[in-house]
Amino acid sequence: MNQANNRNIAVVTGAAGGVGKAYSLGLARRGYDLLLVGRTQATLQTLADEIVAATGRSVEIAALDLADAAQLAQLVQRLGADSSITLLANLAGVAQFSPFTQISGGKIAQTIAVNISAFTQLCHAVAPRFAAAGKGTIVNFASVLAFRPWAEFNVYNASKAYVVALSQSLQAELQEKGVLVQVVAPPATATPFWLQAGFSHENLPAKAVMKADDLVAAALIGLDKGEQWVLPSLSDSAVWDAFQDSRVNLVKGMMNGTVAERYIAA
Ligand SMILES: NC(=O)C1=CN([C@@H]2O[C@H](COP(=O)(O)OP(=O)(O)OC[C@H]3O[C@@H](n4cnc5c(N)ncnc54)[C@H](OP(=O)(O)O)[C@@H]3O)[C@@H](O)[C@H]2O)C=CC1
Ligand SMILES: CC(=O)[C@H](N)C(=O)O
Repeated sequence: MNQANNRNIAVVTGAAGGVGKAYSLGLARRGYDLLLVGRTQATLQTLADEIVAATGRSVEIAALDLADAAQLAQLVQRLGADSSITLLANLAGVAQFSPFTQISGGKIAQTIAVNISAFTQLCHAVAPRFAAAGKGTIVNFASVLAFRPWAEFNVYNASKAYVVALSQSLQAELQEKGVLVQVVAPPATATPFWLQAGFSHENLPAKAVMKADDLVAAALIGLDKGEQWVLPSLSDSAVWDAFQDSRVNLVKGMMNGTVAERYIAA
């Protein structure tokens, strides 16, 4: 497929997850054809069939493990070569709720492989093509935990802080080239995420937990608006503006080439 076909394909990783299903359907309703990525062929196929029945869009599936370098490379190759792909949504994510002293090395590696390495390579696969075309959208699901870590989510917190930091860099580089890099930062949301992380969201106050459909509806409105930052549960957007301003002021205060007085030997 190429642009001459006038198709717009959205690639969604984590498509069969608690957020990904409704998010993928929402993209199809917005006119995208889809490439759904996940590990389980049957689950992806069922979702694809449902979306085709509901929207009539064309839906492909790619059953692969993003933590497997060879399987990831196949997807990277497709993303770099297929000019019909105009949107990448990075929803795949894993976590382990565990003290850092007890988390297994395997779980650390898996979290870094999916949430950081695969995420980075997928962004890197589309960014040059989108920049050259002067259009394209990258949607990156971070988390509220990127801004204020929750101790037992240690490695996951850090991985989502990475998502925010890389996305901010890409926004700075790609905005003027016509590419939207959007960060969605959900609060705790009721999905199977918690089960795989080993902590039940039912242990949280019910009012702190968002419904997946509400999150997806908000995220898609943020996409329609072309926002760089989508904070679905934050009512007062001035809080976000103040947070961003404080980061700028912090760095302004630090970039002066001098030693602060409290660090000068008496
Ligand atoms: N739920 C929450 O409380 C919050 C979630 N988020 C973030 O939102 C995004 C979506 O979360 P949510 O839908 O709730 O999570 P889910 O656990 O429901 O879905 C995550 C998806 O990631 C996919 N995935 C995990 N590992 C791999 C892998 N190695 N290769 C391919 N796919 C993989 C899974 O695919 P498979 O179908 O193969 O298992 C699954 O569909 C994530 O990035 C998450 O970190 C952010 C804040 C809060
Ligand atoms: C906000 C949460 O607590 C959630 N676990 C997440 O960030 O994925």
